[in-house]
Amino acid sequence: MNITQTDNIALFLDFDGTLVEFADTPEGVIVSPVLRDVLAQLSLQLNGALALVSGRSIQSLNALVGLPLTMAGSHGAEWRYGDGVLQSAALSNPAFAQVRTQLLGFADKRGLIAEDKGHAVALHYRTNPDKQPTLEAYIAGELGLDQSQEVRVIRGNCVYEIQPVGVDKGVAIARFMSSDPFTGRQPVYIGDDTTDEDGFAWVNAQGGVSIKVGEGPSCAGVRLSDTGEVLAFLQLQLDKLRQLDDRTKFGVGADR
Ligand SMILES: O=P(O)(O)OC[C@H]1O[C@H](O[C@H]2O[C@H](CO)[C@@H](O)[C@H](O)[C@H]2O)[C@H](O)[C@@H](O)[C@@H]1O
Repeated sequence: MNITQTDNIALFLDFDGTLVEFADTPEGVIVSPVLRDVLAQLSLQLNGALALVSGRSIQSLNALVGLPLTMAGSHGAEWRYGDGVLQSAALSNPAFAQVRTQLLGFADKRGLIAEDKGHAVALHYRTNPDKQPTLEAYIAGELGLDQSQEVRVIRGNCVYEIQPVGVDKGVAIARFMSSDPFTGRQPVYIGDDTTDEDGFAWVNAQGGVSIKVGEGPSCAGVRLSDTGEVLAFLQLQLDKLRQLDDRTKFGVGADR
């Protein structure tokens, strides 16, 4: 792994399937106290250069994580720094507004779990996989959204997500990297899903480290097998940062 200097990384972390195991419903995931503690400590050790980059809304992430972390939500359409104010991309898009209403109506009729995130709508089929072909037929066939210039379709893990064009996780990471405390650091991004590929591509182009969790095609340079390995990786980085900190404090030559 090509981390050049542990105390000079900017750490970007996807959430579902990377930090937490999948659950039947969006609210059902478990954030363990150990994970929460590692995230809080890593953010401190990196002087705040840690951000969650998720398809979830910031509101949902915040409720689950309960830490004043920097985060991007809805695949980069909204973001906040630490416990600062929520900001969002100006995505005035009448086509999305219309599609959003159609999708929510469709989900309601078919008994599908729908998440209305403002800047994106997610239709879930984890608990009823037999509905996936119907969803595909509606989104790709009837609504023809793959051809749309105004909205994009993301086929994620047991979920279809539709959002206005113009944002993705690469854009979200680039935005963070353009200001303190991220600027000048080496970006490291860990993710597991199709939408994380935009983040990997951006990080690769900047000489950063891209880490894919699980199997499947990816442009990431490194693999971790599951959320357990991700936690172990994060704990290792935290241990290294603490050692470097001690060496600095006690004047011993640092081995980075
Ligand atoms: O970018 P991420 O942080 O990975 O978020 C992607 C989507 O994650 C959530 O859905 C996924 O996790 C659910 C809980 O485990 C699961 O039930 C669902 O099947 C998965 O697709 C979240 O609900 C979405 O809003 C995120 O976009």
